[in-house]
Amino acid sequence: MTWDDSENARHPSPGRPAGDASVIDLPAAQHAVADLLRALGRDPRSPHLRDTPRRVAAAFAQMLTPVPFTLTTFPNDEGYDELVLVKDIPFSSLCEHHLLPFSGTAHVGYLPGDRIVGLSKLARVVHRFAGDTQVQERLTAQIADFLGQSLRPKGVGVVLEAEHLCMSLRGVRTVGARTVTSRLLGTLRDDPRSRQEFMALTTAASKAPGS
Ligand SMILES: Nc1nc2c(ncn2[C@@H]2O[C@H](COP(=O)(O)OP(=O)(O)OP(=O)(O)O)[C@@H](O)[C@H]2O)c(=O)[nH]1
Ligand SMILES: [Zn+2]
Repeated sequence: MTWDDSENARHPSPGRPAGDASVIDLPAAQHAVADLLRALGRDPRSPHLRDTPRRVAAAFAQMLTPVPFTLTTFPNDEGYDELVLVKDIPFSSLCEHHLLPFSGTAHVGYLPGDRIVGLSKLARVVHRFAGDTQVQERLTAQIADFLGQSLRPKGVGVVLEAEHLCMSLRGVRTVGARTVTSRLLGTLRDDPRSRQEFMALTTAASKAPGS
């Protein structure tokens, strides 16, 4: 990984997760799904289920293989020193306990230092770390810590709000319960006014464009 102080610096995305395509053995995953179906009393050779092991293996491979990207940054020539916040980034990840999805929205913000980051990259960072087996707390921390280390901003704030299918479809069956996690770094954690502003903006109801 190289740092580039040129006009539009581009930083490689963080290392590959365990679920990267280069370590995913699709035929083995397919066989395992067929075994699982058999163990669940289903016949994977039946016409209805014949293609299911292939589809399920491909679906998990896709969910565990995030799209690589470059974290493009620009010099903060205007000395912009207020909050930059991308709200309502939809994401899905896989609960590492049940391999069921948890989905919701992420709010990612930072207080710029010497550089500003391409806005789409904030969503890409969310998707990068969501493409793994996860718990919501680790996902939240990884997003914030990566931005803190890569951008060296004055502060970082990440809030995730998600519904876990392992809590709604099975087990405790609490449909609609949403889990909120956050990680604040630097000024957004330590300065009460900045912290309050960030939390107020992330919890404010979103307004549809033009409404
Ligand atoms: N902290 C945390 N817990 C999670 C997350 N996703 C799932 N869990 C929880 O992981 C726990 C696993 O508990 P276990 O008792 O081992 O599993 P279980 O018998 O299937 O538990 P129940 O879901 O209560 O039926 C459950 O309480 C899940 O709700 C997450 O992102 N963060
Ligand atoms: Zn779970």
